[in-house]
Amino acid sequence: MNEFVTFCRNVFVPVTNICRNNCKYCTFRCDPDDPDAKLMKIDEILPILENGKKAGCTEVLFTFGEYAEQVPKYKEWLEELGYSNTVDYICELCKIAINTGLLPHTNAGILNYTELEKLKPLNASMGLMLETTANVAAHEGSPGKIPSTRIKTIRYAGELHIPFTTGILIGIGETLDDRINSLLTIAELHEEYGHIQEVIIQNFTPKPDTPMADMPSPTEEEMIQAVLIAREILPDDIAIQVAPNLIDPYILIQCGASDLGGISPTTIDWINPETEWPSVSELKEMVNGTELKERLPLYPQYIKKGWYSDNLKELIHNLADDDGYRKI
Ligand SMILES: O=c1nc2n(C[C@H](O)[C@H](O)[C@H](O)CO)c3cc(O)ccc3cc-2c(=O)[nH]1
Ligand SMILES: C[C@H]1O[C@@H](n2cnc3c(N)ncnc32)[C@H](O)[C@@H]1O
Ligand code: MET
Ligand code: SF4
Repeated sequence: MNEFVTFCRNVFVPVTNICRNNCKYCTFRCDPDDPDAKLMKIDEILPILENGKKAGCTEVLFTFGEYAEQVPKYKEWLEELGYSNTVDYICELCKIAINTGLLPHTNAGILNYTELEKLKPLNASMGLMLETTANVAAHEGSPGKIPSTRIKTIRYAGELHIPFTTGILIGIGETLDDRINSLLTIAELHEEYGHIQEVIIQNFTPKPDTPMADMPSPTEEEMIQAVLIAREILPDDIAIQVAPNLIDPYILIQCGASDLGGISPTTIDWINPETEWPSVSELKEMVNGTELKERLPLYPQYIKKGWYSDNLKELIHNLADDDGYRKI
């Protein structure tokens, strides 16, 4: 078991919920005609960043629908803001976040090499869930969830030396063999590029009004098994993350989970809005005796290796202690 467990204080900015995919477990995505459909403007985002900074956050998580540009109405909204593609808009948001004193972590869905290259100097770390290497019914109608395309994005991130978060979603129709295969794939990518800082073992949670509303969540036994297998397969320098708003982390920590991900004092989990994040004091109770340590969105080993751009140098220096954790 680990000496301590880490977490990161963040704000979650769901830039747009328009998405070209249609994952059958997702309630984040909206049709463009839905009254809740949105593309957030800078004047809406700035106060979220400033509140987060005041509340002691170090990270802004930009998560949004994949290649929304492929949805015609969205293209119009984006052009009204003066941008021809989402990545350019996200780059601008990252610059604003850095000026506010937050380190960006972008999870955009799949991206090509050029897009990752643009985002790299403005992000402390980036992420893309592999989800699974299996072809599951949950991903029918989601071209971006074809395993080979996701692996390609994770590979490009490795070539570009981007500290990277990935993970698997448990309970979306994949078998135990598929879980093992997915973890082996991540381990291989890390062996080649050394860029995987953490792997999220995320339990699928059924949401009302989705095609998977009546599918069961994985059992606690399955989650324990998944974390144990992940710890066995993944090299020691990769942290295993579980989400404390989706599952009680206590036993999973005994099994090798060592990170509780981003938790936010000021924003909700837009992907799992039904469950609130615990506060830091609640987290302390949850880990029951294990030391809790606050980290930045990029892990200490990547600060030591200098895997960040000059744009982030001063901010990382101000936020990190000598060991690469959050300065207190
Ligand atoms: O609040 C959430 N944060 C999610 N995060 C954010 C994560 O908790 C932190 O941003 C990272 O640990 C970096 O600090 C993700 C990041 C990724 O790169 C990929 C997937 C996720 C998924 C979630 C999620 O479901 N909810
Ligand atoms: C950001 C990540 O959130 C995860 N995600 C999306 N919908 C759900 C759900 N119903 N339950 C758990 N995780 C989900 C996917 O793995 C996505 O990649
Ligand atoms: N749409 C992206 C993906 O599924 C980002 C997370 S889900 C909002 O990979
Ligand atoms: S999980 Fe991500 S890719 Fe899938 S529909 Fe939701 S927003 Fe789109």
